[in-house]
Amino acid sequence: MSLKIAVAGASGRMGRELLSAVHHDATAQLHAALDRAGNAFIGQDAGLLIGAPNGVLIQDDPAQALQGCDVLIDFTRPEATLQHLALCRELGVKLVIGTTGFSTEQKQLIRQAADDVSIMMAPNMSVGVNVMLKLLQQAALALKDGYDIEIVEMHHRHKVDAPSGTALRLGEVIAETLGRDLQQDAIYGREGVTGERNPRTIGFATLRGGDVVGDHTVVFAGIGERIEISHKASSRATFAQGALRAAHYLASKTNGLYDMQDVLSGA
Ligand SMILES: NC(=O)C1=CN([C@@H]2O[C@H](COP(=O)(O)OP(=O)(O)OC[C@H]3O[C@@H](n4cnc5c(N)ncnc54)[C@H](OP(=O)(O)O)[C@@H]3O)[C@@H](O)[C@H]2O)C=CC1
Ligand SMILES: O=C(O)C1=N[C@H](C(=O)O)C[C@H](O)C1
Repeated sequence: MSLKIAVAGASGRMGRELLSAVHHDATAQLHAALDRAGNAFIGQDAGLLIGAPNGVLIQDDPAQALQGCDVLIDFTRPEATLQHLALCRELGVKLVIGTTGFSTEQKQLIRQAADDVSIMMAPNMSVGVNVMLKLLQQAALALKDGYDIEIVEMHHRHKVDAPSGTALRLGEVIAETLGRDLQQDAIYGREGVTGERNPRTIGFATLRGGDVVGDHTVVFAGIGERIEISHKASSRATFAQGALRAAHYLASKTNGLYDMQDVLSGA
């Protein structure tokens, strides 16, 4: 039986990639396409956005869209995702969250909702970044003394949150591995007379411009050498494929909060 998928933020950059991924998946079907009231595409055939009309109209009523749906895939903004989350919890619809930029309190709400419904949340659904997270654990342990850690990310000019969700996750994984606390040890910008670098810190640098899909580099800088571990996304299709894989993964789960590592390991 094919998985009934709703896509939130259907006309967005990721929304369109998701429509295309679902269209090409013989084991899934587009159940509904959502965007917010006032969006220029409301009432249009969602398939037109990918050149393949399918009769599913883009609508602005999440409660209606989610009736009878198996999984909602949501790449929007935190406030929209949280509205959808409440409805998914009420209606028993599983949820794949790709949205980034949540506050600590908002993440807590997502954790609570996972008591009742299954949720997969990851700031980056590419296979490559999830391999990078594993490599970083190994590198951080080997380079824990004498190497300064800096995380550099670059994204397109339209991105609204900084640092990227991925950069923050890279930092969290390194901090957890080294027994550091990102809340205390992160430095999100430097200007003026900063003093010498504190070796415990994990620095972040954010670049924005053009059409960059998503570049992340972690630098381990020592004396006489440095190691850089990089991932560069050249197409959003990689994120959409990951989200679709996650939607299928959730099909057998009744509740709980999962991440992309769970999906990739099939646990
Ligand atoms: N986890 C991952 O692998 C990835 C995560 N992302 C994240 O996904 C999110 C979306 O990225 P992207 O597609 O580039 O963004 P876009 O701005 O292109 O798309 C966002 C979509 O969500 C809609 N939207 C925005 N605000 C609301 C709201 N309050 N209620 C309902 N709908 C809303 C927008 O509608 P409108 O146009 O009317 O504003 C638009 O359709 C970001 O947080 C980004 O960081 C992106 C790529 C990969
Ligand atoms: O907004 C984007 O485009 C992306 N956002 C995600 C993030 O914040 O990490 C993932 C990806 O890099 C693209």
